Amino acid sequence: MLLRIARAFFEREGVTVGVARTSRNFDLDQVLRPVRLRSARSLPRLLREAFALTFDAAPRTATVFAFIQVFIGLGVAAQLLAVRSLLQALLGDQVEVGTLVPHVIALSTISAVVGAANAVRTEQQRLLGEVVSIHATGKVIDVGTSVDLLAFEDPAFHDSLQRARLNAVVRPVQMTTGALGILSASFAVVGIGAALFLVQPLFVLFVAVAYAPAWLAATRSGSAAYDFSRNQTPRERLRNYFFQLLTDKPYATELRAFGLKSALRDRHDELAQRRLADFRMLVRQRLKAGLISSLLAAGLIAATLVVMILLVSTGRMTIADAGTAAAALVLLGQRLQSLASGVGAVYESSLFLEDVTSFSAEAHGRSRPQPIEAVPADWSRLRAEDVHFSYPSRMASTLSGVTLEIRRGEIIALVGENGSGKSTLAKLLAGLYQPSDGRVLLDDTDLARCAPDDVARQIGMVLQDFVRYRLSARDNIAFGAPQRPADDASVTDAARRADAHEFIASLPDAYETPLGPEFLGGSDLSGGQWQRLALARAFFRDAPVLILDEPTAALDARAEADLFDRIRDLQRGRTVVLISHRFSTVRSADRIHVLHEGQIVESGTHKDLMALAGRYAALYTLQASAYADQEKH
Ligand SMILES: Nc1ncnc2c1ncn2[C@@H]1O[C@H](COP(=O)(O)OP(=O)(O)OP(=O)(O)O)[C@@H](O)[C@H]1O
Repeated sequence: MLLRIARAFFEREGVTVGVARTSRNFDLDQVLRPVRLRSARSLPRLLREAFALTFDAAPRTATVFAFIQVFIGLGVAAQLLAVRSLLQALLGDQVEVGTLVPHVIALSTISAVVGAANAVRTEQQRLLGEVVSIHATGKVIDVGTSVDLLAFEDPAFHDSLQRARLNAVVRPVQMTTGALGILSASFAVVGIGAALFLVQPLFVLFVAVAYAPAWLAATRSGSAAYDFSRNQTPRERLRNYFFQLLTDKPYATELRAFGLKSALRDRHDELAQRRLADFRMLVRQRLKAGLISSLLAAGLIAATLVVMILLVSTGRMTIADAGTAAAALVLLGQRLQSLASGVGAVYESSLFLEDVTSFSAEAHGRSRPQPIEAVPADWSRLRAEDVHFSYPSRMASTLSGVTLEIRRGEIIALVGENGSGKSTLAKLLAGLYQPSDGRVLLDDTDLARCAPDDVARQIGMVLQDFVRYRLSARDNIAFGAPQRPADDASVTDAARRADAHEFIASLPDAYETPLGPEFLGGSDLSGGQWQRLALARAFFRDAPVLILDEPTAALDARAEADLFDRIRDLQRGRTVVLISHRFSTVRSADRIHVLHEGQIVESGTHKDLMALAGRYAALYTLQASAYADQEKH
C-alpha cells in the first residue's frame, strides 16, 4: 500500500519510476528495501570524517579542545595515583598529620585543576557543536545550490537532500559530541587503565571484558538507528509532503474548497503510524541490548570486586591498592560507558556524514568539463545544434534533433501544444540543462564548456513557475541582478517597464512592503500583479537575452497585447525568446518555431507560416475564429 502511495507520489511529482539516463538509475522498490546493517569496521573512517568536519569548521577551538581532553585524561590518572599515595600514608604504621598535608594538597590541587578543565571542556564542546552545525549547514547549502539542475530530477538526490537538510541542525552537534567524547574517554581510559595496571594488571583485563558487550550494544544500536533513518527517508518525504499540503498557505484554499482535509490527513497519519511502529521496534531492540550489556558488566565488575576482597584477605593486596583499584574500576566503568555511547552517537550521525560526503562528490561529479571557456563578449548568435534531451525519469526523448538559430537582437517565438517541449528547449537555450546530444552555442562557444554563472549573466528569464518571494517588492525586483545596486531609479525603471510601478506605489509601504500577509505589515498580490513583478525582475537583470515562458498567462488580453506591442522598445535591441499559447501575441516575432512532440516542425514569420497552411496556420485560424465568436456574443 505504502509502496503504491510512494510510487504515486513520485509520479505525480513528474517523476516516473523507470530507466534513468543518468548514472544513478532510480528504483523505488530498491530505495524502500532496508539496507544491510553497517559493519563496525567503518568506525575508523567515520571517526576520521567526523574529526575532519570538526577541525575544518573550527580548527583552533577543536585543537584547544583536544589538548584539554588529553590534559583531563592525564589528570584523572594523576588523581588516582594521588588518592593511592594518600591512602598509603593514611594506612601506614605511624600516621602523622604533617606527612599527610602534602598528599592532601596534591590531591586537592589536581582535583581543582581537573574540575576546572572539565568545566572549560563542557562549554567548549557546546560551542564547538554550534560552530560545526553552522559549518555543516553551509555545506548542505553549497551543494544544494551548486549541483546541476538535473540532480533535482533524481529522487535519490532528494532523499539525500532531505536527510542532509533535516540532519544538518542536530547531527553535527551529536557527531562532534560523540567524536570528542570518544577522544576524551579514550585518554581517560588510557590514564585510568595505566593507574589500575600499576595496582593490579589483571583488573584491566577484567574491566575490558566487562564492558565489551556495552561497546557492542552501542555500536549495534547506532547502526540500527542509522538504518532506521535511512530506510524511512522516502516515506518521510512523502509524509512531509502531506504535512505541507495540510499546513502551507498555497494549498489552504484548495484544501478547503475540495474538502480534502480528511483524505490527506488519513494518508499522513497512515505514514506516521508506520513510522511509529518501526520506531517502537527500534526502541525495543536497543533497550534489550542496553539492558543485557549493563547486567553483564555489573556481574563482571562484582566478580572483580570479589577477587579483590580475596586478594586483600589473603594479604596479596594492600588496602590502599584495593581502595585505589575500586575507585579506578568505577571511573573506568564510567569512561568506558561514555566511550561506548560516543561510538553509538558517531554511528547515528554517520548518516549525515555520508550524505554530506556523497553530496560533495555529487557536486564534483556533475561539474563541467575542463577547461572552462569564456562566454564571448560580443556574440552575435545563439544556436541550438541538433539538440536531443530527455529527463532522467522518462524513457522517451523530450527533444529530438532541434536546430535553431537566434541572431542578436531578434525576437523569436516558440509555439506548440502542451508538452511539445517549449519550456525544456528554453531551459536548454539558457544553459540550465545540458543536451544529452548536440550543442547549444553562443557563436562557436559551447555553453556546456562555460561557467554556469557566466552563462546565466547572458540570460534573463520569466519562468512559467516563477518564484513569488515573500519579501519586499524591492527585493522581488532586485533579485533579478543581485550584483547590481538596487537603487530607487533602476528598480522603479524596471517596475515601470513591466507596468508594475503603479500597484507597487499604492501598497502600504510601497517598494518596502513585504509581499506576504503572513508577515507583519505584509500584503498579497493578484496573480497578474505577481507576474508583472516577475517581468520587472527580468527587466532589472538587463541581460542580452530575455526568455519569456508564458509571461502573460495571468495578464488580461489587453495588458498582454500592450506588453508585446512594446517588447521591442522595452528590450532595446536585445534578444527575446517568447513562449506563448496566444498566437495573436506572437505574430509580430521575427521568426516563429512550431514544436510538436519535441521537434521543430515549422519555422518562419507569421506570413510564411500562414502561407504554408500547416499546423501553425490551422491553430492560428482556430484561435482567431474563437475570438471572433466571442466578439459576436
Ligand atoms: N521535470 C520533468 N521530468 C520529466 N518529464 C518532464 C519534466 N518536465 C517536463 N517533462 C515532460 O517533458 C515534456 C515537455 O515538457 P515542456 O514543459 O517542455 O512542454 P511545454 O511545451 O513547455 O508544455 P506547456 O505548453 O504545457 O508548458 C512533457 O511531456 C513533460 O511531461
